[in-house]
Amino acid sequence: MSKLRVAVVGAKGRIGSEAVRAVEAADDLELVAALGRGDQLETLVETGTQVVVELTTPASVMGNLDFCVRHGIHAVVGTTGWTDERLAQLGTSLAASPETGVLIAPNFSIGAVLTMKFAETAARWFESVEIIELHHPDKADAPSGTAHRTAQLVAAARTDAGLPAQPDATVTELAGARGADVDGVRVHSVRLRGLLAHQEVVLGGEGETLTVRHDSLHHSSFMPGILLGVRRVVSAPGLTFGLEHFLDLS
Ligand SMILES: NC(=O)C1=CN([C@@H]2O[C@H](COP(=O)(O)OP(=O)(O)OC[C@H]3O[C@@H](n4cnc5c(N)ncnc54)[C@H](O)[C@@H]3O)[C@@H](O)[C@H]2O)C=CC1
Ligand SMILES: O=C(O)C1=N[C@H](C(=O)O)C[C@H](O)C1
Repeated sequence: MSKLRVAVVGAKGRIGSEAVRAVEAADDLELVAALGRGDQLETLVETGTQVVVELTTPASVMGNLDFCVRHGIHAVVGTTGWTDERLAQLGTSLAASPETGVLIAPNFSIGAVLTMKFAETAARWFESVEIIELHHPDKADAPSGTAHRTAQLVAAARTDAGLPAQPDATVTELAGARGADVDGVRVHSVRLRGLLAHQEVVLGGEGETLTVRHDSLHHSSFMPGILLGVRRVVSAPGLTFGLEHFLDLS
């Protein structure tokens, strides 16, 4: 069977360089291009790339995806910074190329995806919930894409369950002390040398708390999810948001 032709865009970055090694090591995949900032996207067409792994920056991702979709190249995207407007824009380009698949995963680590799922499941049973994400200090965005998505899922579960707004008697606040507000869920971002990517979802009810925590200790934690995404996206036309859709979670 012929190997799937894969390119990594953002190949010199922290996760991109790990993805290059992971694709090279996979028997069923062939790394046909590894592009960094300033490299020509036309290389993707010239090398017959079937799937791009996009791991760059929020400023670059839209242009890269526009090129991929216009050329019918599937994409597996880890880059953060997704807003409703950006998703709508991508949806428009995908509508003009209905065979093309794009997977956007806020987090490729299986443990992190499960953290989101567990938090979403628990949310309806607790009066309070806050999210603490902790990352290396070279990370450009806050809150993390994972924390942002987790907060959205938890908030939606609370709404579905008919829960009221969370209790919070804060009257005076030093700006930022209560974190960012994502759909009514507070998200706190820690940036600390020595860390990589970590998240705690702390839920509180009368007389009890539940903490769901995940730790990515090395960029290798994201590789099984990226490879799974590459293999699955070729038969998943349109936009898939979240790796959980490829994990057969109930
Ligand atoms: N979904 C997930 O599981 C994960 C997502 N990420 C996200 O991936 C992104 C990259 O993270 P890091 O590797 O830590 O950042 P990084 O700064 O180490 O790497 C980004 C790389 O992209 C390159 N780049 C920027 N624009 C480019 C362009 N137009 N074409 C080609 N290359 C370009 C930069 O030169 C740099 O080498 C971030 O948004 C981060 O949040 C990171 C880890 C896991
Ligand atoms: O920048 C990172 O490192 C990571 N980014 C993603 C995010 O913003 O959620 C995924 C993971 O947390 C690592």
